[in-house]
Amino acid sequence: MNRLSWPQVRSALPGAFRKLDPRELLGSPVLLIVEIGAVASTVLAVADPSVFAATIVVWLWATVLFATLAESIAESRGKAQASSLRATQTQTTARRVDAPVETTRYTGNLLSLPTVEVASSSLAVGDVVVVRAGEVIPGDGDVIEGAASVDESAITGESAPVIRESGGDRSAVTGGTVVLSDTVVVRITAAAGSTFVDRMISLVEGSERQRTPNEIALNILLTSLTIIFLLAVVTLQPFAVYSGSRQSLLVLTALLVCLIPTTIGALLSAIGIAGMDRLVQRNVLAMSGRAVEAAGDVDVLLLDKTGTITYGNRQASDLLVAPGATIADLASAARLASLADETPEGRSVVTLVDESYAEHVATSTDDDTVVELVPFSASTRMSGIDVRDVSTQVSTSGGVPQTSIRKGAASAVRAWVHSTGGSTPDQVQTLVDGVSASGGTPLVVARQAGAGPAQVLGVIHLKDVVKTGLRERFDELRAMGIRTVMVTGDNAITARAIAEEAGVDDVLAEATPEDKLALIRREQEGGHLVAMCGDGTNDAPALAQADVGVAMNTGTSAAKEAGNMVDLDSDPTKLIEVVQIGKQLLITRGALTTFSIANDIAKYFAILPAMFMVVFPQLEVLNVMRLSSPESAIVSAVVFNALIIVVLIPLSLKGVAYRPASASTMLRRNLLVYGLGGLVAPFLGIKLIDLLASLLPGIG
Ligand SMILES: Nc1ncnc2c1ncn2[C@@H]1O[C@H](COP(=O)(O)OP(=O)(O)OP(=O)(O)O)[C@@H](O)[C@H]1O
Ligand SMILES: [K+]
Ligand SMILES: [Mg+2]
Repeated sequence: MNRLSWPQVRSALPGAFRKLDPRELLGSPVLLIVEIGAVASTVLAVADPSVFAATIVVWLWATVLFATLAESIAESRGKAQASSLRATQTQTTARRVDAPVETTRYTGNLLSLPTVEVASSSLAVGDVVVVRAGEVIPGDGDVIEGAASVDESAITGESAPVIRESGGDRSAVTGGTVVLSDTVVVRITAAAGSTFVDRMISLVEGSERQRTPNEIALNILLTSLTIIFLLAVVTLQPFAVYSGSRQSLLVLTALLVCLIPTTIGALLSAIGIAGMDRLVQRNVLAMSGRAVEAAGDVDVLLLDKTGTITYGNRQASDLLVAPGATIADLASAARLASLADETPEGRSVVTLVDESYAEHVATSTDDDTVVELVPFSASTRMSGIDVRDVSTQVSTSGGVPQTSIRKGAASAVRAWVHSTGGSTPDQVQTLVDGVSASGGTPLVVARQAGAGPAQVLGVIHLKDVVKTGLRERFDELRAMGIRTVMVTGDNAITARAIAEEAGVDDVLAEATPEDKLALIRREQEGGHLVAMCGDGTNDAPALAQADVGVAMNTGTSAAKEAGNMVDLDSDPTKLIEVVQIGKQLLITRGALTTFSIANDIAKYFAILPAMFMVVFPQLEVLNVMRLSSPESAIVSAVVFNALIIVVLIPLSLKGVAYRPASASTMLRRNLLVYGLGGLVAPFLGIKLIDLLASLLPGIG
C-alpha cells in the first residue's frame, strides 16, 4: 500500500462517513473534541454567517473526515481478503466415522470403520472423518491415520502441495483445503464457526482488533494533552477580555483544534491496522496486536530443531550394529519396535528395513503373542514394544516370558538398559557420536529377553536436512540485536552439529517440553522479551509462554492454538520480518507522535499573533510568517492542520523505513527528522496556504 489511488479512497469514503458517528469516536478523545468543535462552529456560523466562519466550519469537518478516512482506507485491504477467505468456507459433505474411536493416538485401521455422510457444518470437536483424494477437508483437525498431499493454496497462496501425516509434527489440516492424493483420517479439533479460517477472517477484517498496551498509553497521553490545551484555551478568554480583545468562540475553537495533537490522533488507529496488515501480506497471522508490538522489542529467539530449523522429514537412513549383536537382531528389533510407532520417524524405520534389510528379517508372525505398544513421547524420548508369548503362559499375571524392545535417544535407552542391570558398550557410544557429529539423530535399539539384562543391538541413523539460507538470516537477526537459541530434544552432539550448520548462537540439547518452558521463563525473568518458533505439540507450552509464539503452519493443532502467531509458510526466519514489522510499527507511531506535537507548536506562531496583534502590537515579532491578515492566518492554520493528516496517510500505512540499528540510534535519528520536520513543515505549509487564502474575499 505504497501510494493512495483514487479508487481506493473512493471506496473507503462511505466507511469514513459512517465513522463520523460520535459513538465511533469515543475511543479517540482528540477526534471527539474536534467533532464537537465542528458542530459548535456550524451552529455559530449559521447564527452569524461569514466567509471566514464558513471556511473554518468546512475545514473542521474535513479534519474529522480525513481521520476517519485514514482508518477506513487501512481497513479496506483486509475487507477484500476476508471475502476471498469466505469463499473457502463452502458447505461440504463430510464422511464421519460412525463408531467410537477411543484413543488420540494410533488405533489400527480406522479406514475399515463404517461412515455416514453429514454436512460439514454439523461436525463437532472430536468427530473423526475420512477424507479421500480430491475431496475438501471438512474442518480443522489432526490427521490420526494415513498421509496425504494437500493443496493449501486457498489459505497460504502457495501452490505447491504439502504433506500432512499422522503421528508427527505435520499432522494439522485446515478446513477448506483439498486432499490431492491418498486418504487420511482426521480428528476434528475446531467446531464450525471457530475454525482457523474464521479466526483469519475476523483478524484481517479487524473486527477483533483490540488496542495494545502501547496504544492505550499513547491515547492517555494524547487525551491529557487535549485536556491541558482545552484548559489553556478556556482560560485565555478572561485574559483576552481583560486586555480588551475578546475572542470569538469560532476563533477559540480553531485555536484549540490546531493545538491538540490531531495528526497522531487521526492516524493512530490506521498505523495499528496497517501493521497487522503488513504481517498478513507476509503470510503471518498475528492473533494479537500485543504480540506484534512485543516482536518489535524481542531480543531472544528460541527455535525448535526438527521441522523448524530442519525440514522435519527425519528419515531412517542406516543401521549400525553394536558389538555382540547381528544385523538380523538389529533389523528385526528395529522393525518390530517401529511397527506401531506412528511417528514419521517410526514409519521410516519400517520402510528402511523392508527396503534394504529384508533378507535379514524373519517375517513369520506368531499368533500366540500378545503385543503391547509403547508409543513415543517427548518426555520419555523412547518408543517400543512389549511382546509376551501366551503359548507358554503359566499364570494369568506375572511369570510370563516377555521380550521388550526399546528405541530412542541414547541417554534415554542407556538409562532403560541400566535399569535392567545391563550396560551400554563404549563402541555404541562411538557409533552414536558418529551419527550425531554428522548432524543426524541416533536412535539406540535395545532388547530385553525375559528378566535378564537388556542388550544394546545397535543404532538407527535418522537423517534430516537443514533448511537452506538460514545462516544469512540468523546473521541478520544478530545484526538486529537478537540472540538465537536452538532448543531440541536431540542429544548435544547432534544439536551442536546442526547449530553449527544453521548458524545459531546457542543450543539447549536433550530438552523436554518442561525444559523449553523453563528456559523461556528464565530469559523473561532476566528482562528479555522472548520469541519462540515451533511446530510440535511438545512446543505448545513454550509457544504459549513466549512473548511472541510463532507456530509453523505445518505443525500440530496444539502448537497453532498455543502460539499468538501462525506462519503460513512455516519459515522460522520469517521472524525477521515479524520483528521488522513490529519495530516499524513502534517507530512509525513514535515518529508521527513526535511530528504531530512539534507541528502544533508552530501553529502558536500563526494563531496567537493573529488573535492579539490589535492590542499587543509587540506580538508582531512573533508573526515570523508575515501572514496577510489575522483571519487568513487562522484559516491557514486550520487548513494546514487538516491537510497534514491526508499527507501523512500513506506514510502511516506504509510505515517509516526501518534499518537494522540500535534502538537509541533510531530514536535519535527519528527525533531529528520528525521533530525538526514537524517544527518546520507548518511554517512553510501555513505560509503557502496563507498566500492562497488571502486571495479569497473576506479573508485576505
Ligand atoms: N519415533 C521415535 N521413537 C523413539 N525415539 C524417538 C522417536 N522420535 C524421536 N525420538 C527421540 O526423541 C528425541 C526427542 O524427539 P522430539 O522430536 O520430540 O524432540 P523435540 O524436542 O521436538 O526436538 P526437535 O523437534 O528440535 O528435534 C529425539 O531427538 C530422538 O532421540
Ligand atoms: K493539531
Ligand atoms: Mg519438535
